[in-house]
Amino acid sequence: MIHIENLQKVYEDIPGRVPAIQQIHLHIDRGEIFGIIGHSGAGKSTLLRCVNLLERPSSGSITIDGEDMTSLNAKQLQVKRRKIGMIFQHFNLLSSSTVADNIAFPLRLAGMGQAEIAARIKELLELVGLQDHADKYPSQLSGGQKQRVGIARALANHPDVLLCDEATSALDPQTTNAILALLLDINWKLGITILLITHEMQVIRAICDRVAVMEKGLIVETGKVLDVFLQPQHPVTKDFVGQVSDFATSMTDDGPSVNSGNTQGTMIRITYIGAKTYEPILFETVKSTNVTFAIMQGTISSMKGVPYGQLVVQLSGAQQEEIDTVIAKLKQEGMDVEVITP
Ligand SMILES: Nc1ncnc2c1ncn2[C@@H]1O[C@H](COP(=O)(O)OP(=O)(O)OP(=O)(O)O)[C@@H](O)[C@H]1O
Repeated sequence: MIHIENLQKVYEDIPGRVPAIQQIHLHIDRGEIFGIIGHSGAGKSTLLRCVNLLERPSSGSITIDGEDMTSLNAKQLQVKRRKIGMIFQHFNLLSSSTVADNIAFPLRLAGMGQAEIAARIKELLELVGLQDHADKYPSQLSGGQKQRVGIARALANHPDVLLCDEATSALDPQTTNAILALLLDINWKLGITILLITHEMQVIRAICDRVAVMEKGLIVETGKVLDVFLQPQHPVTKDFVGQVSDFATSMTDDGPSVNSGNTQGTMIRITYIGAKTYEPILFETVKSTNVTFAIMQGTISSMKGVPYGQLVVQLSGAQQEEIDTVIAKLKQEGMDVEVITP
């Protein structure tokens, strides 16, 4: 749905000026929820705004649904943007217009008739759960309700792509979860492709299929969310993964914060993904050996319906060779095993 090739943006054409984004390549599938995470100044907003040409890139190309964005003239771009909805951190609603009028705005611009507009507003209000608020003004709404209006407005012209610019950063955690659930629901119901930027790993974990991590205008890591969470490679990614509580102690460079009170044996971390999470592979592997195990730390959870888990286990009770054999067998069974302390 979205192809970005060698994208670069330099804000001012001053020699020596560091580009806000550089050498960005991204391919986002139709129907995917793709997240971009990075610290302040990493270039996330610049990248997002280049996608619908709110910011014109200095070089490189952006193709959306087969159409090269940079080659469109002003009129063509206006039409194309109807198929690319956008929501914002601070909602950007018209304060002197009602909820219904805010949603009607893009429909009027698209030349839709009054009766059709009224029917579409009704549909959209139902979709975002604001049926009883059509005649209210933004000042009479909570933050979460304002973002629901923003979402309804962004979806008005049946877009193929929804761009989300820190859409939940101004909301409390409970409201954030409700808005993320709504975005997930919209993605499922409408098959819409969602590209979001955030500085919160919780947002990525809650709804994204894949993630790209940005630092100093570059994408430093990209992959499926589960893979990136379980095996972060870049230090910035490790920092972000550490934000999420049940990974915080086990995933950072410092290793697990487990205190066995017993330094003998070998400490390993086993990562499970999918059906293997529920299989007694560890027990089956050690039962015919002299090796015993103690579970020092464990998590089982699921991300978008895929179960995953991590166990930090101390293997002991046998010669090192036998422990090494157990580790090798676990790997043969397809387990991802990392030796933490030999
Ligand atoms: N309009 C602009 N003119 C000049 N420089 C800009 C402009 N907008 C952004 N920049 C610069 O480009 C770089 C990337 O900024 P950008 O806003 O894209 O990052 P970000 O990751 O979205 O940060 P934040 O999370 O704080 O919004 C920064 O160095 C910023 O100062």
